[in-house]
Amino acid sequence: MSEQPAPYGGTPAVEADESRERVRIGHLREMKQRGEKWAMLTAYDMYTAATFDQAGIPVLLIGDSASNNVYGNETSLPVTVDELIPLVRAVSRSARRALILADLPFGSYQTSAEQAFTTAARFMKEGGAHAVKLEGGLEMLPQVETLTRSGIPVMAHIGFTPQAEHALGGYRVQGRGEEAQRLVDTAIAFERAGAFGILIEMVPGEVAARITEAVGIPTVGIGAGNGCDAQVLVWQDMAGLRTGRLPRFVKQYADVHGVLHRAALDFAADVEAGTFPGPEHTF
Ligand SMILES: Nc1nc(=O)c2c([nH]1)NC[C@@H]1CN(c3ccc(C(=O)N[C@@H](CCC(=O)O)C(=O)O)cc3)CN21
Ligand SMILES: CC(C)C(=O)C(=O)O
Ligand SMILES: [Mg+2]
Repeated sequence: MSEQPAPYGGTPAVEADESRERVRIGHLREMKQRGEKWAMLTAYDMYTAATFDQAGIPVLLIGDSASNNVYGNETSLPVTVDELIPLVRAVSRSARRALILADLPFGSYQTSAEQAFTTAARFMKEGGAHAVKLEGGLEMLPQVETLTRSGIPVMAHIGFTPQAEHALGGYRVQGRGEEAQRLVDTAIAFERAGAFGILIEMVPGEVAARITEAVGIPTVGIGAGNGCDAQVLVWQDMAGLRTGRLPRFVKQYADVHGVLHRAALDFAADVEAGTFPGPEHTF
């Protein structure tokens, strides 16, 4: 792969090199110590996983956002463990180097540390995940402690936590004013409980930067400004497959919707005109 030119003129930020070793959580911590920022993307299937892995993205997240971005639900709430595990398996089979991070969906970890362990173990045994992510605040400390003690790396997702959107009153920035210190304290508590990273969603940039300085583990921001150690976006957002109004924190790097729309129109036009298949496609 590495000897091939990047298709469509793109220059990879990181040269593809399939011989490179698997990304480990220790590497992410070392990158923080060296001040090297890194990118995370969601992936839900084989070709996106392989493509992002070859581009050198060190962490691939199978998000519970598959609920809206794969299964067509309006929110992340309905997606189940049984729906997510096959997607995790597709991604883990297809990425040679990236660390495979699986979201625990709504309802699969909140009631107890035991429930969190049972669910996380399924994601690892059946899905091939290397680590899991869960949403919440200090009430999730037992879950983080138990997973860590059991040898399951866990990332804590704080700030705007989409699984709690109804409790939070919709898609709203979190951690303004007095709430800022609470988020800093929560992140420190998660680090002490053994979390390997903190995901910070929709929090003022200056608050996310304070959290990032307060902990020794990497922070991954989405809508949390430029002060985090890493950044994540949902791939259909950053690649322009999803259309319509996008959250303010999204930057669109491609027009995949436009490319696919054009391809579908051209294919249909060829079929309707009788010009596809041609002799070269015919046995
Ligand atoms: N495609 C997709 N992208 C995401 O980033 C994403 C998902 N799905 N699904 C799960 C959660 C839900 N997330 C969301 C969804 C909507 C907004 C949103 O509409 N934000 C507005 C309002 C912010 C405000 O006014 O406070 C924005 O303009 O950013 C933000 C995060 C992030 N996650
Ligand atoms: C938006 C990211 C952080 C996420 O949790 C997801 O994709 O589910
Ligand atoms: Mg999620």
